[in-house]
Amino acid sequence: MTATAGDDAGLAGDIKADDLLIETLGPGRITSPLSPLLDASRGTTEHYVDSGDRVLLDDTAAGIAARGTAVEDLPGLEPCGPRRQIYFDPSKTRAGIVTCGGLCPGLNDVVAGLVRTLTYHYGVRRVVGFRNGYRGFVSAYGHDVVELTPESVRDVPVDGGTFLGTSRGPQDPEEIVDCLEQMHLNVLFVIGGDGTMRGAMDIAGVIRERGLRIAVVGIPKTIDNDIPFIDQSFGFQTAFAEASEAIRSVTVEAKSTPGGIGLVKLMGRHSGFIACYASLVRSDADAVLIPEVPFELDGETGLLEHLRRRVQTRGHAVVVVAEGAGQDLLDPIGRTDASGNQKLADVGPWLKEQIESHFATAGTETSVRYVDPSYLIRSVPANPYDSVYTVRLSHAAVHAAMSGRTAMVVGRVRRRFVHIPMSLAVSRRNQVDPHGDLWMAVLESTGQPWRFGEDSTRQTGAPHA
Ligand SMILES: Nc1ncnc2c1ncn2[C@@H]1O[C@H](COP(=O)(O)OP(=O)(O)O)[C@@H](O)[C@H]1O
Ligand SMILES: O=P(O)(O)OC[C@H]1O[C@](O)(COP(=O)(O)O)[C@@H](O)[C@@H]1O
Ligand SMILES: [Mg+2]
Repeated sequence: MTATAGDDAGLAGDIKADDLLIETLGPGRITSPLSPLLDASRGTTEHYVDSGDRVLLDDTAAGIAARGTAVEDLPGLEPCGPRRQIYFDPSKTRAGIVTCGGLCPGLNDVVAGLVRTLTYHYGVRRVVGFRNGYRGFVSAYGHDVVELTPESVRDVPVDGGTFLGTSRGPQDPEEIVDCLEQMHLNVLFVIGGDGTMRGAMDIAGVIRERGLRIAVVGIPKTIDNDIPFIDQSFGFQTAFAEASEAIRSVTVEAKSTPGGIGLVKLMGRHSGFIACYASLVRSDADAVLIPEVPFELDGETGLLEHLRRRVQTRGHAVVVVAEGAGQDLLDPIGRTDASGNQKLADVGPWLKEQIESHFATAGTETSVRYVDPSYLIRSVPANPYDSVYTVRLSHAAVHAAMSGRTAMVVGRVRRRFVHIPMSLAVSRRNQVDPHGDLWMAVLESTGQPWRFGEDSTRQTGAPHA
């Protein structure tokens, strides 16, 4: 099932108001140290949503009308932000932070933002970082922790990656909670993707079973932008900007070579957002291939003839392929990584070979310039936009945790910062909607058919030159 927000917002008809309820450890019972800053007249504006208000899930008149319910029954997301009354006594609160899964620009900014808010705004005295993902909690890896202070994190955002380290692979949630108990931690911040959030739900489940008072709050991370509901994941903008550089360079190469074809493979296992966005930056691409839209190589409407026509009329062509595209055409690898993610067959070199052999058979000169920027796009520091975004997400996460909310993630939905239950955040994957505006924008930019190999009735108006 695809997502209901982001670029290709569909209607969230299957989601009910109860699905959006946020779990709490208990009512706010302590006056927040931030309360002097919270003006009594603070109410919902275009920049802020009052804690008593809700951000509606449905964002079209038709969506709201289809519910057929009173306004108070419409599904709404709880807004982020500081609460006057909080659950944890800051002077007795100890917090932990962990980063898991693949790298993403902005991880260090999130950690630094969490540490600063906890320390400066709430006066929390102990914040620790767990090293190398969920491994940092387990005895086999020696309970690998590092003390975090505003001073120790001051310069980390200038670097890419995560200074805490990260890992893939399962760790026992019982052992993780044992560690939280032994260290007397009250709050755990988990920064990671869908897998990490599933792990965090397991941790929150053990905490619930044991009747402990430990909040688990997630900050979703993924360069693939595959987390549902939120507008865009942090680091995505930085990553696709970096990816667009690879497209620019193969375009220059292709233009400078007789029969030049530039081919770029970009990350994106199941979601082609990076490929789509990076291709739209300069509109250099003649074809964009994403996991969500199958394609055929052969025939008049196939990819290879499209490229040959472009080379013949324009002198060169550029193809951008997401790593998860065309998997149905390749021999499956049949293996998974340590976290259980399916390993993909390498579409890049395969496509290069297919193009070369098709052009050779057709007697058309070509020279394919293939680039796989791979880790280059996700290991860079966050750009200024993503830095600001990550810092604001980290602030929202601290407010949520200090108020006793748990098993939830923070995110931005149509510019509003909101709380989303973890269970909902992992219930589906954000994907490019082949019938949505983003894919339409790609088609308009490249002039490619709706789907290579599809009969012409499904194609956009323009003949594909
Ligand atoms: N279904 C799951 N249940 C519990 N833990 C999981 C699950 N999937 C992944 N994890 C754990 O979460 C961490 C990160 O997951 P991974 O899939 O590698 O990255 P991401 O969080 O970016 O998707 C790993 O330690 C992994 O073992
Ligand atoms: O880091 P690895 O194991 O090489 O995996 C690469 C994968 O990580 C990603 O960059 C992000 O994946 P996650 O967000 O799920 O960690 C994918 O785009 C890519 O397929
Ligand atoms: Mg993942």
